[in-house]
Amino acid sequence: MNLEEIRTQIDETDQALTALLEQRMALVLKIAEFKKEHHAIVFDPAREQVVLDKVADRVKNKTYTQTIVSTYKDLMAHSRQFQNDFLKK
Ligand SMILES: C=C(O[C@@H]1C=C(C(=O)O)C=C[C@H]1O)C(=O)O
Repeated sequence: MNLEEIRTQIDETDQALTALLEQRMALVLKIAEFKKEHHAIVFDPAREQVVLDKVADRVKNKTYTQTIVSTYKDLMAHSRQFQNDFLKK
C-alpha cells in the first residue's frame, strides 16, 4: 500500500470513528441531563476506571494499549468538560 492508499483507509476509519464518537456524545448529553436534574457531580473516577479497564482488556494488539487508554483518558476529560459546560447553562 502506498501513502495515499493508507491515508484513504485512515479517512474511512475516521469517518466510522466520528459517527461512533457522535453516538457516544449523544449518550454523554443524556447523562449530563440526568446529572443536572439530580444535582449530581460530573466527575465519577470509579466509573472512569471501569471504562479504562474495559478498554485495556478489549485491545487485541497490546502494543497499542497505552496509546488507546491515553486517548480514552483525553476523551473522558473532554466529556467532563462538555458536561460541566452544559450544567452551567
Ligand atoms: C459520562 C459520565 O460522566 C463522566 C464521564 C465519563 C465518560 O465520558 O465515560 C465517565 C464518568 C464521568 O467522570 C458518567 O458519569 O457516566
